[in-house]
Amino acid sequence: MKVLITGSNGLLGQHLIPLFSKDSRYEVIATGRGANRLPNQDGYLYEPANLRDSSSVNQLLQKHQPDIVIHAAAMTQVDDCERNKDACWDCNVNATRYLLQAAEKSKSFFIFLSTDFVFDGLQGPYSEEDAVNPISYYGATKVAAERLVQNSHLSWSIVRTVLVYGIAADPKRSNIITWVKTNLEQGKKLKVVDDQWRTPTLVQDLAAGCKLVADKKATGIYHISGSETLTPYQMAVQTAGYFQLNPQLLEKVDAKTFTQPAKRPAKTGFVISKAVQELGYQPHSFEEGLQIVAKEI
Ligand SMILES: NC(=O)C1=CN([C@@H]2O[C@H](COP(=O)(O)OP(=O)(O)OC[C@H]3O[C@@H](n4cnc5c(N)ncnc54)[C@H](OP(=O)(O)O)[C@@H]3O)[C@@H](O)[C@H]2O)C=CC1
Ligand SMILES: Cc1cn([C@H]2C[C@H](O)[C@@H](COP(=O)(O)OP(=O)(O)O[C@H]3O[C@@H](C)C(=O)[C@@H](O)[C@H]3O)O2)c(=O)[nH]c1=O
Repeated sequence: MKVLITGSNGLLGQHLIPLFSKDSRYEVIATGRGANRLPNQDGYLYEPANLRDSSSVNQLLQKHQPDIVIHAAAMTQVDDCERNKDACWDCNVNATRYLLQAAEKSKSFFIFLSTDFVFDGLQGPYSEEDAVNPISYYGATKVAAERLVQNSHLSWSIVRTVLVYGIAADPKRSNIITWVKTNLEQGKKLKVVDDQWRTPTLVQDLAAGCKLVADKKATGIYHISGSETLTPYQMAVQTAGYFQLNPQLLEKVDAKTFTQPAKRPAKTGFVISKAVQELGYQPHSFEEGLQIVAKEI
């Protein structure tokens, strides 16, 4: 079975590619912007493509005729999305439209990666049936892309996730563990919010969840995240403890003390029982996640 994975240079992509490549049932086509940044470049094909270019997208899918498309690429810096709305719409919505149009010709099963930021954060944790109401531009583009997926003539799945952490080679964005570890090691103080709630997700768990969806060609929306609800401050304290770093450098603050361009939802987090029951999804605890991340550093 041919699986085409977008965003292969990203945090999730870098974990999806080896996971699918080691399963002999799959032939993997990885696609990213520019050069391949994965440390291991064997066992799959890499095709550079800018997904904002509809003809590149068309050619790519026409050439490979994938059975499954996993669309993980996106503009993910939430504040950049708020500042550069046209670029964000182009990356997150138009690129998804081009992929869907091309995938309709190859009749691919389409898996779209989405986010807890589709919700307003007033009534988390959220299940798949809850109504979306984004409060950031990034969230709004993900809702618009979800609608395109849902209205397509394809068989589809939307995998939503929350605050993903883990290790990637040459990453373009940090995540809670690497951010806390790097700063505390340098003796720097950090202000960390204690009035936002998330169910943080180990990237390996998210990749495994996507693979369960692909293996079963499970259709519909799936919430795939960790199972523990924590604030970023609690995550930071646990990270400091695990790496034996000074927790005194962490200052507990309210989100209102930040002046970020994009609003963040206060309480998200996911109810994951659908994924557990229907897919057999079993995430690690945050403490286990720290151990796994530590081994990879
Ligand atoms: N990280 C998180 O906390 C969360 C992520 N998600 C979603 O999960 C998915 C994967 O996220 P993650 O791996 O963490 O994100 P990353 O930002 O690490 O990866 C996204 C990838 O998309 C690529 N990309 C962006 N624009 C284009 C384009 N025009 N053409 C080709 N490639 C492009 C980027 O390329 P380049 O590397 O060159 O910039 C990058 O490699 C995304 O859809 C995201 O919205 C959802 C919830 C939480
Ligand atoms: C920069 C910063 C962040 N934080 C907290 C707020 C936030 O909850 C958490 C992560 O902040 P960031 O700005 O890195 O990430 P943020 O943009 O909030 O993260 C989001 O990314 C997109 C892609 C998603 O889809 C979401 O699920 C979510 O994880 O850390 C602080 O407490 N202090 C800080 O100085």
